[in-house]
Amino acid sequence: MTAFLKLLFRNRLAAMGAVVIASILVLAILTPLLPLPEPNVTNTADRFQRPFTEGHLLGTDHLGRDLLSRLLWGTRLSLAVGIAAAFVAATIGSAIGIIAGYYGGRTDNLIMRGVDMLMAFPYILLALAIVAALGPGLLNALIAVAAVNIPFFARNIRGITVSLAGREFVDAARLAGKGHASIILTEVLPNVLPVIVIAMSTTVGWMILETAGLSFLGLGSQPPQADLGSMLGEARAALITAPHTSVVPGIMIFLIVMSVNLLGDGVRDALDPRLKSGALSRPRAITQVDRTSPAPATPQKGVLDLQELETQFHVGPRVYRAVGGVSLHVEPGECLGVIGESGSGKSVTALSVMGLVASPPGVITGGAVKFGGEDLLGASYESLRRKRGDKVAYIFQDPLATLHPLYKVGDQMIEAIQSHHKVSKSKARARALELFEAVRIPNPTSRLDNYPHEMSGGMRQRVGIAMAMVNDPEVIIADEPTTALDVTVQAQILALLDDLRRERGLAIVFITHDFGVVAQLCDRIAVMYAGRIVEEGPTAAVLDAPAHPYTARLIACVPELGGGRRRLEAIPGLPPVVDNLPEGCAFAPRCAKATPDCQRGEIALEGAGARAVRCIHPEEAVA
Ligand SMILES: Nc1ncnc2c1ncn2[C@@H]1O[C@H](COP(=O)(O)OP(=O)(O)OP(=O)(O)O)[C@@H](O)[C@H]1O
Repeated sequence: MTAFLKLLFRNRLAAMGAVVIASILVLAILTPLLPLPEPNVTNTADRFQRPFTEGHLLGTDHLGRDLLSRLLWGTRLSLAVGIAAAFVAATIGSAIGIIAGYYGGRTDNLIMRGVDMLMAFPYILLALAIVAALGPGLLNALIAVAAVNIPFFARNIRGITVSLAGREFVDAARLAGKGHASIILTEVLPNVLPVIVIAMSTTVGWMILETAGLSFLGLGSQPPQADLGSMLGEARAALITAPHTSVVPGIMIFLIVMSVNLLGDGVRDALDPRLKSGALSRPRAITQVDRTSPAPATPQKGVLDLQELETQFHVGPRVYRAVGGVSLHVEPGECLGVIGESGSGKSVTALSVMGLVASPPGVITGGAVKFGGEDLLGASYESLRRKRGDKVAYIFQDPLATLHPLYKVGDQMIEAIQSHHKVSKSKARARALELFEAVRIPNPTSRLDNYPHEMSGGMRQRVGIAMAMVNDPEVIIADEPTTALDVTVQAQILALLDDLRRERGLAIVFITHDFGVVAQLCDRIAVMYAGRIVEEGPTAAVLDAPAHPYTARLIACVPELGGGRRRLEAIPGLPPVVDNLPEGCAFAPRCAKATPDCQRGEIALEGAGARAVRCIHPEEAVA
């Protein structure tokens, strides 16, 4: 709750809205205790007194009634009716939505067609019709306003419930023997509650306005009782001669609706922090590059050369240094393994190469990515787009997330070919078939016409590899492509990648946290920790004699088949959060060999030949 309030009050407009609406609410609650004249006592001798006349701070209306008193009593009434209508609409609408979405089928059809019928009428006509049928009066206005807003809640909540009802945790509850009512109350409702709160907070202002609208037309509160709408309605005749009688309730309606809406927006943002981090905004087609220092002028090494790459995430006032000066290169036909714990920055490094980190919140703040003699970080979008998938291709961990679920895999391959090369569809299909054979997909011709969901995980990953190979790239960046697969399929996929790089001279950057995979496939490895390379060198040399204590501890965590019973040494502590990195070596707080020197100043990546280590107390001397 405190975290929610903190987030809410960080948004200045929402905080302003909260202060204004809270003051109005306090005033409305305290109205009966305030020394105010009776709101409904007429005194025609004092009609249309201007504001600031003695005894009448805001003046009087056409019957000489005190405007301040009527305003406060009217505000009390308007707020009560608006908020009550919002609660009624939210409760009934959400219940309808949850039932329709959860049960689906005919129940859903029947309920939603009824809701559609309600929505087919303009809302104000519907409200007028309801009040006409029930008779004028504030309670009937409340019923009308709530009724016209029920479809809004029902539709919203039904959509969310439909997607929840098919989720695994709901299936699990059903299989565990829970009844429908219990599943709805304990599994579905807690998940839709934040959405209901958000929908309510953004519509309550609207409902206050609708109630005021009905009262303005004489269908809501009845004389002499005042609410803000009826005060406006009564003041209409004197709009020119005594404008203050309209302005006073008008300003109050404006303040209430404006502050409720600002607060509602703030509540929505605070309940869904993804909105603040920019995750729900449409990212740019290319990562924002905002280098704080000039790009390194070092000549390119290998086919792809990352030089001092720095990538950060700017989320509100926080800066997450996901990649803090990474230098890596890969030669043609070579496989470079990038290894490290979850969150060490491997994926962000890989995605930065082709400008694929979502901006906002991602920003590349330094370094260079050299490919074909060009710095990709300074390249135009068009030049990067031409290279993406053509010269540098990616294979991701979960092909189901990257393949379009509604298109056949063959058509997606054809699209990938045709977006880079002007070839006919039949030629592109022949190429796709050739690749399916190369990645050893059985029955390749019929498989081309499969949808992604019709294939197994291993098969889909082969499609991912074929898709990456489609334009004969020079570099493939594979981000944990075998993590989700069983060991036999994993071995086949690794063998396949190995063949492809030997046959075609492909350079592979292989991201993983699996030392077994690295040992099988990679020529060299780079170990990452907290966004930096802490050790690099030829695979066998690093695995046999790790120099950085972190690499040594990582290797000690790997169980060995046939190695007998031994204690697995987990690394104590947790990796640091990258918005608050310690000075010096980021691993020092978890390292048994750390001395006070480790937590001072910059520690360089130093070494001889292909081996290098960023440590002042290495396990093995590499120089
Ligand atoms: N949108 C974001 N906003 C803030 N921080 C982020 C965002 N995306 C990633 N990060 C941070 O960047 C760091 C690097 O993440 P990255 O995904 O590269 O790790 P990884 O080593 O690939 O981990 P994994 O093996 O789990 O994929 C992490 O600390 C992560 O919390």
